[in-house]
Amino acid sequence: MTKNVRLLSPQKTIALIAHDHKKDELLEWVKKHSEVIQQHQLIATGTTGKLIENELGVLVHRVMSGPLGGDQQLGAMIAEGKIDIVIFFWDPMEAQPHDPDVKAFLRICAVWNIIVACDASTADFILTSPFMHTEYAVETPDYKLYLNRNIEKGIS
Ligand SMILES: O=C(CO)COP(=O)(O)O
Repeated sequence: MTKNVRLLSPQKTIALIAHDHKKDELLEWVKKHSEVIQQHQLIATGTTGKLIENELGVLVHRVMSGPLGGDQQLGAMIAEGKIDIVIFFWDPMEAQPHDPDVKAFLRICAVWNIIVACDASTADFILTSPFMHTEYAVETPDYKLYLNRNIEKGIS
């Protein structure tokens, strides 16, 4: 498959999300990286965003809470190329009422080669990367062939 390139600017848009039993862990991580994090645009699901705003005293653009559609809103933004990095501490030990939304969100991240961390160590590696402060070219699949695929008509 041929590739396209999406150029990330030095200032990234970072989506921050955590399930309830992972929120403390995300807040700890955010505190640890507060200096770097504040140099970027932050967006979050509702409750996570409110907690981060209280913790850091910075503005976080907030969408709806996850179970009310927040994951889907962020997924739509990914499809539109509006999010560069996702830090999503999802809970592998508890079923969520909106599990289909979580799965759909992680899928759309893979569709667009989004930089994703689901745990603090991976998130540490991302935040300390020199690419956090420079342009970075993300290769994404070129879906032209898929979009122009031949759809047979007249199936009766
Ligand atoms: O449920 C979530 C992600 O799937 C997170 O939503 P909240 O940040 O509103 O708790």
